[in-house]
Amino acid sequence: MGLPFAPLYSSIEDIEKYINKYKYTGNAVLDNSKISVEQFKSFISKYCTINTIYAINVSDSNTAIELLNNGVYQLVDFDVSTSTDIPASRLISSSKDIKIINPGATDLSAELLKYLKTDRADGLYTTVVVDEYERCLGLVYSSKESIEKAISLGQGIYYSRSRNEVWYKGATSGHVQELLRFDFDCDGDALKFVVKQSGEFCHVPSQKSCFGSFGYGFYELESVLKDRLVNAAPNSYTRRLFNDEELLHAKIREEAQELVDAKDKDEISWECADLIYFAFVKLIKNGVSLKDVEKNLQLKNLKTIKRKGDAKPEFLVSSGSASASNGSKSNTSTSTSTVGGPIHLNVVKCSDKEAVEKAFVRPIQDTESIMSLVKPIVENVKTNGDKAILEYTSKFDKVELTTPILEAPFPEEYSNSLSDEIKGALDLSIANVEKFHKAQLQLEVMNVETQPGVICSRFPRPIEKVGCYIPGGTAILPSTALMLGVPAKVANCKEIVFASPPGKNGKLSAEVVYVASKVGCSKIVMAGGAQAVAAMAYGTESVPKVDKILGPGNQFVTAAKMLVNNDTSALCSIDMPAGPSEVLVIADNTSDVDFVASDLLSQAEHGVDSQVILVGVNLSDDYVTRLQKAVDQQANNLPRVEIVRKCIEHSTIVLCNDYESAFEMSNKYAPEHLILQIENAEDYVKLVDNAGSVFVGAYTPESCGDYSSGTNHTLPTYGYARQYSGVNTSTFQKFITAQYVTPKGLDNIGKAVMCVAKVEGLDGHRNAVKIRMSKLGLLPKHFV
Ligand SMILES: NC(=O)c1ccc[n+]([C@@H]2O[C@H](COP(=O)([O-])OP(=O)(O)OC[C@H]3O[C@@H](n4cnc5c(N)ncnc54)[C@H](O)[C@@H]3O)[C@@H](O)[C@H]2O)c1
Ligand SMILES: N[C@H](CO)Cc1c[nH]c[nH+]1
Ligand SMILES: [Zn+2]
Repeated sequence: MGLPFAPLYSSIEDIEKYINKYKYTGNAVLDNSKISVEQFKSFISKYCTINTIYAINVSDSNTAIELLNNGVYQLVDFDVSTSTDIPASRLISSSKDIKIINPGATDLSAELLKYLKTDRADGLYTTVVVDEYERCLGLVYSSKESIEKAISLGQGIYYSRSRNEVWYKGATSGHVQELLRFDFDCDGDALKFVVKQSGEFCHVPSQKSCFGSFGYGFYELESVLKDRLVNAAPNSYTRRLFNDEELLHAKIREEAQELVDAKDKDEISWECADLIYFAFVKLIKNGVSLKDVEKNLQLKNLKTIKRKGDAKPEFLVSSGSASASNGSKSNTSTSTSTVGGPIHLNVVKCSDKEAVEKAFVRPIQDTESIMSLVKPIVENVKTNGDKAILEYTSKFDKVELTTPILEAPFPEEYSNSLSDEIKGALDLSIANVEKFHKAQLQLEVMNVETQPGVICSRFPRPIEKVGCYIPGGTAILPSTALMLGVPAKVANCKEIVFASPPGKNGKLSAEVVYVASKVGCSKIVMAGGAQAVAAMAYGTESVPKVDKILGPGNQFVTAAKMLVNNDTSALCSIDMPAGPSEVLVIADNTSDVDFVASDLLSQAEHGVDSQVILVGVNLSDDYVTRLQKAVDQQANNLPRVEIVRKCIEHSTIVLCNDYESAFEMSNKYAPEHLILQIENAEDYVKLVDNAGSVFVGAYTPESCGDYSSGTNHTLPTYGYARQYSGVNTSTFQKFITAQYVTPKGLDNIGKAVMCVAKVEGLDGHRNAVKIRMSKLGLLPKHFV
């Protein structure tokens, strides 16, 4: 029911003077003619245990509404004729609803006892004791004297019937109580004490309440998490959540989405519990208590004008989206986001040369600024080895490791964590990539007799030590592990080293480790970015120095590869500058818009710096409209929609009038991937001059080449397809030439050698031939 009386504070001074005693009433009347709205607000936030706040002398309806919207429970004696917006439940009168007392002139315990009744023969008052969360601790009795003492000392003080005396709770056990508030029951014959209990209330050991344990609820979770914040073991999951804000936020988003997707009662309660757990971790980490949250709920509940409640646009499910139709769990809460309008490609005509030129610019970051970031990283790793790697892993990947290397044989836990399904899928991909790359393996020695007695030969040798970089920043790419590892194995490289950034749990991807053991990799550098490249280029205490570094990666990886490639002291070559993924699709009106859209999006999802281009041949307006719609709909169903959205911002449809100009466009762009979704696609392959890899026909999505068909997916980007091939078996080989010249052979070419050497002014060269030819008697006597 609440107390039938409330203390009036007529000024800030009044508050300061009387609040300490009168706070136990849990209520207060504040005089708005002396206390401003702002002062009301700070009172409300400062005195959290005062639940019921009244305002008196409120003169106008705007102030009234502001007060009610900011935590005032009711207005006393407010002139309702000034406003129709205030519900009747928020108005009371001092003549009939509540007695307003003057704290300076009233004795609180006497006032309380005026209203309190008892039906007990011994004259005691039945008293329920609850904790600050309103959980019942037990039943006790109070006397007039104990009530007076409780109020004057601000403690839980009762009357002991067995000892027949005032009972100072905790006087012997030490389990004292801080008095927070008291209250009446509905007919004023029972008292409630709200206390903060130290230790246990009950005399039974380890029993917090006389009614047993509280069960595991929100408050228990809160206290467990508070304890974990201080005491959790360094490797516990909760500690990880406290330390890794990114992980915590990802989990909150994930659980929120799972709650949205949950259907039946069990599922909903399960997902809601998960969400609450992670939300609580966020509270405790930031020193916010459940009480603070309750206070907030109360304030919101007290608002007379509620928010309209519409969701922010980015959280609305787009029309046509079927996110839940396949029951699959998306991994971000924004998977169905429509923020920023529809996801559409820009459209330009191929005759508009300037527009095409602009559309074909790759979204590359300025090389110089990247280089200036990467150079010190490379230098540091070169000088400080493992220590520097570990520091960068901590800085960029937010993982503390003790060693940057995982050595073969790799721990079985990795392989054991994989399902047979994924192992089977990787095995099939490995087998196909192996088959295709074995077919490319050149083992024969080539011999050519260029002149009689001059035999030139060429023979292959594997590059001894190779370092394969497997990206792992935005996505785990075991497919890249096999695209590099398998040809290295096929080429018989003596040592294969992998490098890949560890996940937030400090572990590598189990799939990457699985591929590593399949291809005979000796060590995996658990690091990413420029530091991993530098470690493999120069070697460290634990990372072997390699002869060639291969593999794609982000701009830091690519820049570091270029840097070490140019440093002769590193003696390390690279495959190519393979950067952000890109695709160019050539389509005509016979192509299926859904197929085309899916191919564009499959590369757009790689990264915000990826680029996708559609070159259309005679596309009708209707086709372009349907295509744009398909792109938007499919994109909004992808978990990585926000990456896709950014990529599509710099992606374009180029409209051409014939196949020849379409291929001209494509050759000019020199895409990493070229997909031909045109009628009789095979007939057009002959028009391709520049491309990393070509995907021919409607049923050849690029994904097949990315994973399982057998071709390699490490391909030149940025237009380097003009001069580079994608990774292939010979990327892991070198070719040594040899020659064998007989006296007859020397006779056939010696004079030409001497002649050219003379032109070059290199007499030493000339002499090496001359000396031999003269001993063989192949030169005239006075030859000079
Ligand atoms: N062309 C191809 O054949 C091909 C194949 C697969 C992937 N890719 C491309 O590879 C790229 C992979 O990039 P990713 O970022 O996901 O993974 P990544 O492994 O290449 O890079 C992640 C690393 O970057 C480093 N890093 C992050 N922020 C940094 C900063 N501010 N300063 C210095 N270093 C920093 C960190 O060490 C981190 O480990 C994508 O662009 C993808 O399109 C290309
Ligand atoms: N398309 C990427 C090469 O540009 C390779 C890849 C890996 N996983 C998926 N795709
Ligand atoms: Zn891909």
